[in-house]
Amino acid sequence: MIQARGLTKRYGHRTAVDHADFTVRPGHVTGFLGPNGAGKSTTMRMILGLDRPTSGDVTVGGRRYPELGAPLREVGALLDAKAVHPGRSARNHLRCLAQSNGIPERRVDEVLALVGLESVAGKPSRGFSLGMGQRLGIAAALLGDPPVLMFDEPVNGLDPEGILWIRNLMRNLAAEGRTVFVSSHLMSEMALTADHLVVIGRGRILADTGMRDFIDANATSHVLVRTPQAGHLGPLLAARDWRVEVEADQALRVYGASADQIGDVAADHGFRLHELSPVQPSLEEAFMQLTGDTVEYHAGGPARPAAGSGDGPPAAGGGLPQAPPPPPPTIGDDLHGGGHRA
Ligand SMILES: Nc1ncnc2c1ncn2[C@@H]1O[C@H](COP(=O)(O)OP(=O)(O)OP(=O)(O)O)[C@@H](O)[C@H]1O
Repeated sequence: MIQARGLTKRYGHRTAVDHADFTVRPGHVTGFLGPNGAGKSTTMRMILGLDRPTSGDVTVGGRRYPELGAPLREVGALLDAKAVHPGRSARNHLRCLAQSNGIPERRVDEVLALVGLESVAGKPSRGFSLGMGQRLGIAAALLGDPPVLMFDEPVNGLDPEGILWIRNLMRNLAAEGRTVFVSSHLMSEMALTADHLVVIGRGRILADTGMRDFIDANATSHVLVRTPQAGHLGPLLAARDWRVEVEADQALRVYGASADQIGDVAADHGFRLHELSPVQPSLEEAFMQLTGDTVEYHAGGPARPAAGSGDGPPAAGGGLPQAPPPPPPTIGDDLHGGGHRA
């Protein structure tokens, strides 16, 4: 278990982490989400004793990191996978770590097998691909068989096979009863991997809640309607106090009504429907809804994802979550006869 109470870090006038209270529990994969510069890495560094809190504290298994007798046996972390001497082999890198932490040498080969690096274990790490480097970093994190594991952006730059491997690994580690805390900007991946979330924005904890509850609380499901008579059906639905957004291709997104209700209205008035699909909100939509005001670094250009589409490809500007741009036109309640309001 990781527990932060009033955790605060200031760099000069800049408050990187601001009175953060959260708990990361065993048996779950807890996603740590936040826009760029929100304070995720600073928080993780404080958990690992690499940065000292300005005030408040954070404990691992009830003790602050400097009080842990054999840290690698208590908490394993992947923070910077490149932090390996390039001339050193994977096996020697792990041996050094094992020796300095009183971990038996046989564990080195066990973790090499676990991450699939046995065949290259004797080669210098400078020749490792990004994925191999991530696997070596994860081997180091697992070396002490710790009950608590932290991964900072573990799937960055990995191919689909590597991403799937890390996802299953994290879920298996949690299923074994370990505490797994993982930061990522990839919302679709987090939605598949994590069952609990801690969300941070400008150093403040915005949410500490279950995945489903987070999405339900911060985004709304809707129904996608396609009809060749959108210009007539849209106002009819809006007249029932349902919110109706009109997409550029004339598809209607209807909030506040079920597909059955919309289908009945359409049938009663003789409208032809080409599509009537309930759309569940995605983690990305909920995240952007909650954190939009806290995003510090924006890229230019449109960034709104198609509702319910998951992540899609990374947005311009480095794949960072963007603040939501203005919503599409809504058919107004005051325009029962039709017409759009921007
Ligand atoms: N050593 C430091 N000195 C001064 N400011 C720092 C230092 N480390 C972090 N910061 C500032 O603290 C804030 C939080 O940074 P942090 O790296 O923790 O964010 P993050 O959520 O990990 O961001 P990203 O998603 O971009 O990695 C930022 O404004 C950053 O500029």
